[in-house]
Amino acid sequence: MSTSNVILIVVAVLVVLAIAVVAGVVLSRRRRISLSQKEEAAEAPAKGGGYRTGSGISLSSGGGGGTAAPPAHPVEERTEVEGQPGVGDDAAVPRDTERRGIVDVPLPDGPPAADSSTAVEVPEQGTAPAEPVAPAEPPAAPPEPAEPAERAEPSAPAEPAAPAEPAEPVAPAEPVVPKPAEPTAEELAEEIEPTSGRLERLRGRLSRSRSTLGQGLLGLLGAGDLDEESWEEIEDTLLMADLGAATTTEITDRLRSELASRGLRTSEQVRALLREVLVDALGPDMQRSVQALPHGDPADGGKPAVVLVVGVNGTGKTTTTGKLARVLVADGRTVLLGAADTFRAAAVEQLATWGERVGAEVVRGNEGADPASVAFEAVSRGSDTAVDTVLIDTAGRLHTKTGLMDELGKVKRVVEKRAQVDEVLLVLDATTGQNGLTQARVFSDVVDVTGIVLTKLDGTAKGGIVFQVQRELGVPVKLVGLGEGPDDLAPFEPGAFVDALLG
Ligand SMILES: Nc1nc2c(ncn2[C@@H]2O[C@H](COP(=O)(O)OP(=O)(O)OP(=O)(O)O)[C@@H](O)[C@H]2O)c(=O)[nH]1
Repeated sequence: MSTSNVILIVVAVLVVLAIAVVAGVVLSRRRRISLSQKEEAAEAPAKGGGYRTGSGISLSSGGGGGTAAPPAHPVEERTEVEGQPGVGDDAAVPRDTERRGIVDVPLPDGPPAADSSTAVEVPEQGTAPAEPVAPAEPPAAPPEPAEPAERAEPSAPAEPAAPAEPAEPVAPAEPVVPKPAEPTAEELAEEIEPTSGRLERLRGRLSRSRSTLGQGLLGLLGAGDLDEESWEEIEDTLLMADLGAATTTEITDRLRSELASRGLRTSEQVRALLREVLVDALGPDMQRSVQALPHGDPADGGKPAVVLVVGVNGTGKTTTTGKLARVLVADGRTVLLGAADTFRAAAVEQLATWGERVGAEVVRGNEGADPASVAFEAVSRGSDTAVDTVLIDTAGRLHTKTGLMDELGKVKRVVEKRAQVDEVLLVLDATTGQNGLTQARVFSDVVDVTGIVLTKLDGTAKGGIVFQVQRELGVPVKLVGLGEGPDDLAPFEPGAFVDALLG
């Protein structure tokens, strides 16, 4: 073989390798869907994010402001890039990645601001109550090797070769702090599960619904010739899973006619038909993007997005608010939490803890304070400090109590004096079945619900409530709670959901 032939072969091999590498990179990028506004803007012009199956939790700007796409945040450059795991993998953002510091909050000098009627709560770090100060800001460590470094038993690499660690030198501001509190930096660096592929990752949590609904239907449909009795059983299975009479009839009618007309034989074909029918019944084209992105750049005159979280007692409002804050922070957004649940002191503390964990400021009022004024204060504060999103957690209230429902209406109206409410998320407990539907109707009347969060789907065999709620209200289920863990909140994706049900 001549030298030129050898050279040609080598060149050809190199070209093939280069193509393979490029294709690999492109494919790995496709497996991961980012939450960035940029992508949404590219794929779904105008307003309303481009929700699509297989994506992470989709975020978008609310209706009113419409057009303005928030500026690209540096976070986009730091995470979910090459080498990161993709959908379904047990992935996590590396601890050492750069992230936005805590929001700019005033530090209390003395006793906690629990007495004023609407005090601004500063996220204190971990357990150390006394020094709310520096811990939060990792930047609090000035570039100088100076004091903090010597004392920092916990994190700061005691080595004198100091210049290496001070990651993001920031305003030295409080020289007072003798030593940075220990757990803080760690806490702030808390890892947040990637938002993409969560439904796939958490699909095992739907096992109860899968065995009753998914496996039940597959078993019946796959049994061969279906007589009237079999169809009744199919209907019963759907009803037991809380799909409701109307959806049940619609689904069985369609299955009957399609089975007859398509002449399906194999179990795979039947399964594919069932998938198609169930997905169609879930309104795959509904807009499920959570409108939690700001209108323009808040740092440049834009307005924060405002999200109101409502529902009856114990459905998971506070937990969902906290989980959503994490999703936003993971997306590089700054968040302020408004604790408008002034009934239950524990709820405020619970929210404050969520705030600490993501470095979000919490605005709270005294127990018994007017929730509307706390919500108003939160939105004002959020605008003043130019956060991207204000999440307001409201008190649980029975939909049957007129006075409490009026109060909720007032909360929304008062907030609207200060800012547009972009999203009203109704949190429903999936285990409560039909009652959830009644709640949804009443809440929708009072505050014009724009999206539903169905929680505790992990503990029920009645996952079919999703179908019914959407059908009855015409409001999309946007998020589902699949556990008590901080990242057990997933976007609702009809295809992935049905796949999880069918096992
Ligand atoms: N299994 C499971 N538990 C959940 C989920 N979401 C919330 N919870 C739990 O439900 C309980 C109530 O949650 P909260 O967030 O306090 O509910 P809330 O609606 O704020 O309660 P009130 O303020 O009293 O109305 C807590 O124990 C949560 O951990 C979920 O998706 N799955």
